[in-house]
Amino acid sequence: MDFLEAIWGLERLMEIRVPLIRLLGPCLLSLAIFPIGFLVYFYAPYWRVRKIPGPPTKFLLGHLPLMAKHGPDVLIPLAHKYGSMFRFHLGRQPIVIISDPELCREVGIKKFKIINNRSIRSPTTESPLHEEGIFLSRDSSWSSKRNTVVSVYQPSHLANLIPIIYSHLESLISNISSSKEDIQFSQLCTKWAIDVIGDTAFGVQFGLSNVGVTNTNDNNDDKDEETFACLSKGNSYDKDEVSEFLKLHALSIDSLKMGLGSSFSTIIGIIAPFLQVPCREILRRIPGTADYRMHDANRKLSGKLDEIIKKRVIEKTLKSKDFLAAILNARESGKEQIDNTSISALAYEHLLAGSKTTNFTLVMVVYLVSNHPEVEKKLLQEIDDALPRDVIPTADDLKFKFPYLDQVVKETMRYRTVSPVVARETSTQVEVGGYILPKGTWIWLAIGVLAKDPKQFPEPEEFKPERFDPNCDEEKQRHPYANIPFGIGPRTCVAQKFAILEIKLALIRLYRSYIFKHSPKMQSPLEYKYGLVLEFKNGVKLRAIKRDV
Ligand code: HEM
Repeated sequence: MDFLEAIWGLERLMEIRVPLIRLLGPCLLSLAIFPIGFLVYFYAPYWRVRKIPGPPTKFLLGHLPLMAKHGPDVLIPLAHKYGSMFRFHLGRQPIVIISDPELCREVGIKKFKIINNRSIRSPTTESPLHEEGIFLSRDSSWSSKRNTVVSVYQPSHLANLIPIIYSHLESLISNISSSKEDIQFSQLCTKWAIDVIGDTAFGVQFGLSNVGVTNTNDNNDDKDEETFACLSKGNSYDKDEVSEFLKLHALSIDSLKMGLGSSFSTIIGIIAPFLQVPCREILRRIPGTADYRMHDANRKLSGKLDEIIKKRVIEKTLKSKDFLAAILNARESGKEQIDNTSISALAYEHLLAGSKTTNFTLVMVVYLVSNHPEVEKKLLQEIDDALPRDVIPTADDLKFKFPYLDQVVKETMRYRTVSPVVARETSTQVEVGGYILPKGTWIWLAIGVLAKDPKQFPEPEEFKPERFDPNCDEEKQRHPYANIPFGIGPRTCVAQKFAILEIKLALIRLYRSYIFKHSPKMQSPLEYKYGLVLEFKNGVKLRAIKRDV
């Protein structure tokens, strides 16, 4: 009996085990196939550009930790070691870094037809507010949008904006004059730059500069939230609305950042791009996640911009000189066919692309000049001699009467390039610098590395505006594309004339009344952080000294 039972038990066991063993095989096989499949998927982009030299990478992350630790400055030593064309990895994505002016010309101009798009894939895919702007648009959509807005940046239109910009400068000056102590100069200039964009892009008075000055009793960070929080302390124009709008803007900027500090779906997307969209689709429904906050902010921001546009159309305030009026007029006259979503995106792009860049450059000029007395002396002389102090410079004055100011601004933009890389993507297979780059290769023109090349700029760590004097040998011998802070070719910054006009006007107005010294409370040396562009980590604190003229 025992024996029979044992046989019977064994049979039962085999009945269960045989299907189990049959199942186990495929399971083990798929367990082995999955990592192999993932590795093939992960390394496929690398394999296509493997011949290009580059530093060793960290598994999954590539060079992200290096970028997170040193920012884009890390590209300078890497270019020294690996040459003017090398490979850099953001997670799975290899990027070909180029830091030679002739190769930049090849990519940005000569081969533009096949390297015409920007490579930055917005982590906010499906956010038309970002995708429909010029910056991220591609192919024919890009060219039609660029053609639409380019007229707005013509000198005749820009000349109309001078009185608007100058009026905001008066608010900046009165803020400085009401300050009793050293000032958070970078924070004041942020408010000014946003006010200018509010007025010139949307025809909206944000009124940030009317809020009052922040003294530097503490070591406050120069954060957007603080700038925007000041709004609730009182300004005349719909303060809650403006405050809400700008807070949403700060969140929206966060959604564009691509690094280890980004949202979870963005980080996943860096390692396995195909998982990014499904991951974001899930996370944006879960309150408390970064994806939820960003999606919500972009949705609300789009709603607010739509409201502004509808209001402008109803009020018929299209005689104004701002960007929105110009675009709406072009549409009304039938010259342009452009929908409200694109108009919102194009107007919003001013805030996105135009406030931090201009602000950083302006603050950097003042910071550097205040530490170089011989430059300051020459600059003040030019500003005092060019025009009577109460005369607002015209566009022609700005173009012709301030040559040394031009050199100071150029040298500042070289010394600290606010946007140190310019991104491109190949639309088809192409040869660059002796390497075959397949379709879809990401290329970054490292304009911040170019700007520190001692062959083009002897003693690159010295601040010497005279190197841009058109009559000096250094300027004459330099490669024409060695200093390209606004990018290169047909995709160069669409608003560079506007930005230069703003910066020069601001410097003239500031130096007519003040000179500046570094505050003893300011962090020294300055530290920077890199999000979409370069920013000051802890702000710039200065002492404003009224000029006795
Ligand atoms: C100092 C200030 C500024 C700097 C240094 C700067 C720099 C740049 C750079 C390097 C690019 C990429 C160019 C390329 O890919 O070749 C760019 C593109 C762009 N910038 Fe600026 N920018 C500044 C101010 C502004 C302002 C004030 C606006 C708008 C009001 C603006 C709007 C844009 C737009 C729309 C693009 C995309 C152009 C395209 O793809 O066709 N920028 N900028």
